[in-house]
Amino acid sequence: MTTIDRDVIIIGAGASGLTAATELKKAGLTVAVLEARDRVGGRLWTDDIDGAMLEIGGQWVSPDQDALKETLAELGLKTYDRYREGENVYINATGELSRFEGDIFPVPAQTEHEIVSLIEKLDALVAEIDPDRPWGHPRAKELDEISFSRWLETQTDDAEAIENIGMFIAGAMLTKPAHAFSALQALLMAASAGSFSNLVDADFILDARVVGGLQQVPILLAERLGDDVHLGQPVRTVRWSDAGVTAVTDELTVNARRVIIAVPPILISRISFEPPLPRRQQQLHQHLSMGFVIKVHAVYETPFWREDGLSGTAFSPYELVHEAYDNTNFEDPRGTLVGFVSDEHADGVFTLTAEERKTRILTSLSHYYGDKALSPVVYYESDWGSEEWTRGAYAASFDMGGLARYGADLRTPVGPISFSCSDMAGKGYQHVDGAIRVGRETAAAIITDLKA
Ligand SMILES: Cc1cc2nc3c(=O)[nH]c(=O)nc-3n(C[C@H](O)[C@H](O)[C@H](O)COP(=O)(O)OP(=O)(O)OC[C@H]3O[C@@H](n4cnc5c(N)ncnc54)[C@H](O)[C@@H]3O)c2cc1C
Repeated sequence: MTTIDRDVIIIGAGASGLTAATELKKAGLTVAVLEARDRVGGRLWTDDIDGAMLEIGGQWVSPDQDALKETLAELGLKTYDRYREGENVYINATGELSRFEGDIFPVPAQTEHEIVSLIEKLDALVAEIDPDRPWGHPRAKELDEISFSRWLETQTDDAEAIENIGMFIAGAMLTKPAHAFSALQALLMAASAGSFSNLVDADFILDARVVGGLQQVPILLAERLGDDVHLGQPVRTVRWSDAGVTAVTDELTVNARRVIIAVPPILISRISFEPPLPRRQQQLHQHLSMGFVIKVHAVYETPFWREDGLSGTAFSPYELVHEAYDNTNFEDPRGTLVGFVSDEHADGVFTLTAEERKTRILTSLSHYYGDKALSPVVYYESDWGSEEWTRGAYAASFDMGGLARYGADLRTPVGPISFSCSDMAGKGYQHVDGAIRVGRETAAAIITDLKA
């Protein structure tokens, strides 16, 4: 067992932990980043699968994500636009396919009216929500006691409008069924992206990708931190008092003045705290859970859908793959589609054999793009639910009533212990932008304290 002394320990080498470590080091403090995996990046992971470069975790950058864009610029990383020329496709409840342009799906006029009206209502409510303090809204408790699906049912009885609006937050963002989280949690999700309209606008929320993959952010941050990043070091125990803190892995003991726990909140309880965290933290961490989504990549010899005048963007709340996009890599002659199978649908297909699952998923893609979609040259399904150090995707959200009850204390430091993660962000919540923002804020508060 090696023992080292530092000013600040950072547990977790995801975007949030590495950002915090970078800021602390810039301020002249010494750091040790302890990462459980044998790689950095956490939920950012670019890998070569059968000769195709695939982004298995987070990848898209949207125009409002200033913190992420600043980091990309500092690291000299370039972005490129998601391919979006041509028509999008939508499949309705009876399996009928229509092509469309713009944001609103081709639905009957009355349903379109209901969808537009729901978007307006949600935009108005979201405008009242401070993403850093959703619990501060005068109706926070009431909005946290009603599920998002029930709230939608109180606004309209148009089932197709409910399914479509629900999908944008449920399947597409929180990756939980719309009955499993509150209206307040849905409003936070939208407020974190600026408005509900932004979430509905795929051209906004899924605007650009990074040449070479978004995992380069943590890789380059870690390269600059050099020997301060220790891989393969799951932190088992944190001993703390007002005098300081010690983090213990199987090989290392690190003594420091402060520690930042930069792991998804559902993994905090994997660490033994001596003494235990206060009652409030022990309780609140039990009210968060990860969503669950399978990110599917299918690579083809050519982006054949483009020849057919399709953008690759496809939606249907009635399909196994509820949304799919052209995900072709920068200057790659091959074409890649990315699709998502969310929450209960993901549970369902994981009861099948791998071959059956692949057939079901490719069949769903073929409903959007035709039979050519059935024969990719490379096929890959992410399985973040099986990853010990993540346990779901994309991120964590509160159960019913949890946000109003506990949200304000999610990031409250405990003695020398601070918390940092995208899942605790206001603006940029559940996104890399939020991970960076919280990492910066957490580091700034510690720098102020330690330099005082
Ligand atoms: C499939 C998928 C698609 C996504 N798409 C997008 C997208 O397009 N755009 C976007 O902005 N975001 C996206 N996200 C979300 C984004 O990837 C995350 O919000 C962000 O990367 C989280 O960063 P983080 O540092 O907060 O947490 P993480 O990346 O989870 O980092 C936490 C780190 O802590 C480590 N750790 C955990 N426990 C311990 C322990 N006890 N000891 C030591 N280390 C530990 C983990 O191994 C991990 O490396 C996506 C996520 C997934 C999974």
